[in-house]
Amino acid sequence: MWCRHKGDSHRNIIMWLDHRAVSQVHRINETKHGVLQCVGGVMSVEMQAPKLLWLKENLRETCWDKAGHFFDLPDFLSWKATGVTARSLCSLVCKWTYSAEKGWDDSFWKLIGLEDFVADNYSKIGNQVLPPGASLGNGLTPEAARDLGLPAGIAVAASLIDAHAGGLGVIGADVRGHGLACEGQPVTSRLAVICGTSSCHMGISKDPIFVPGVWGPYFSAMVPGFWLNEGGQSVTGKLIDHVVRGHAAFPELQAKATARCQSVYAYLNSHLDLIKKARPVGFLTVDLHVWPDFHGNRSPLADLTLKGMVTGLKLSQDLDDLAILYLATVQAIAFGTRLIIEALEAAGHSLSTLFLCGGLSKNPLFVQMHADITGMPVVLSQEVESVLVGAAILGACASGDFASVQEAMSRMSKVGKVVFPRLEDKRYYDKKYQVFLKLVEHQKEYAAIMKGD
Ligand SMILES: Nc1ncnc2c1ncn2[C@@H]1O[C@H](COP(=O)(O)OP(=O)(O)O)[C@@H](O)[C@H]1O
Ligand SMILES: O=C(CO)[C@H](O)[C@H](O)COP(=O)(O)O
Repeated sequence: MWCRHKGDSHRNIIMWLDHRAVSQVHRINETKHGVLQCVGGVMSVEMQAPKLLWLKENLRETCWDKAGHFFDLPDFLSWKATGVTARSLCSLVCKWTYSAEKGWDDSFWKLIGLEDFVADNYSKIGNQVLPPGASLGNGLTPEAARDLGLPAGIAVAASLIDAHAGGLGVIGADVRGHGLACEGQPVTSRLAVICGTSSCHMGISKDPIFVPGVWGPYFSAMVPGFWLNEGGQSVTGKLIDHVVRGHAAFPELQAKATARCQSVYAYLNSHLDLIKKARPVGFLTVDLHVWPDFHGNRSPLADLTLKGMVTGLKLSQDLDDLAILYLATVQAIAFGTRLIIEALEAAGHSLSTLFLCGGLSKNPLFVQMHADITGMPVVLSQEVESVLVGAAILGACASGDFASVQEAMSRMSKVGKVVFPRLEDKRYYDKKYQVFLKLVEHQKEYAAIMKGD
């Protein structure tokens, strides 16, 4: 989210993973206002309303009173490109409580103490809202064209949030000929998982589905005409990096990977293959288990107080130890996806295939573990940078190359590779999943003990 005021361009960003607005989000959730129904029942501290309230309560004179606009990053970028302050329906619906059908809810903003927005007709957070892919103003301004080295006037589309662009880039692909269950099933049987710094789990439906602890249902926020449920894990790629870089054997790993001109992940994956002996690689973690919520749980527990857990540590600090801890972390993230899928299905989604993209989808171990642990085939796109494919789909619509986002999706997304689950390992992962669920149960017990007298 961006807040900008004339003359001060410094320190005007609050990152999505910034959790400073904890007290504000608690107060917002205590209101039990109806808009919370569309964010899984509990608003996340990562959304915009608590961050805005924090700004009003903490930076009133220096920021709140002076700010001309508050933007989500995709809307900030389209404003910089075109000079148009119109917002994307995607960002306003998914992060700002706007409804595609009813617009802003005055009573919510008044109740939480941000009645200022109502008074000025939402001019600072958006009172012109466009569907993603709609053409903005007169396209690229001469100034932005100069900065980007592109022709002035080139079409600029109303945007999507990065994860939603990734979802659009993968979910509509033609899957014929790959032996997938979703061939011949509606597109609603597909779950797009955009996995980078965080992971976002995008499921779509024809009718609204309310999933406790999962954001949405949001109408037309990703694929036009469909409702979106957005599950998520706040740190995934960031967690893997944190665990690997923080280990005592990291300098040795880095030196060995550099000597082989490999990424540290490629090196760790081949090291795991060396030490696994005759058993499947995933079985190396029979006595090492991780709970991955080092930055709270976004879905489906919607509990920002949860912390990470590791059980099964030993005294050793060598490369084998690092590789196995890395494996257990990757598996824990996949178990988190399984928990989200179970919540989506319990509420009415019927899913059969995962479509993975983002930086983590470059990691074959991460992809195989998602297939094995969820029991679902994973489709990878031909174009690795699927978030950019989603952005290109929007651009192609804005420039009039396609009549609809759906047509552009089916023409521009292509299946690259399919990874099937190793069903023979299912029993092992079912047992590890039982342990996974026990970890959070125990963590809540510890918190209750410490709270007691
Ligand atoms: N070649 C790779 N192999 C394995 N993991 C990778 C690779 N490249 C990136 N990653 C992982 O992906 C994460 C970043 O994903 P990315 O989609 O680029 O980020 P963001 O979500 O911030 O856009 C990193 O934290 C890292 O864990
Ligand atoms: O909330 C999200 C999408 O709704 C994402 O977590 C957020 O956009 C950050 O994504 P990334 O992992 O690419 O940094």
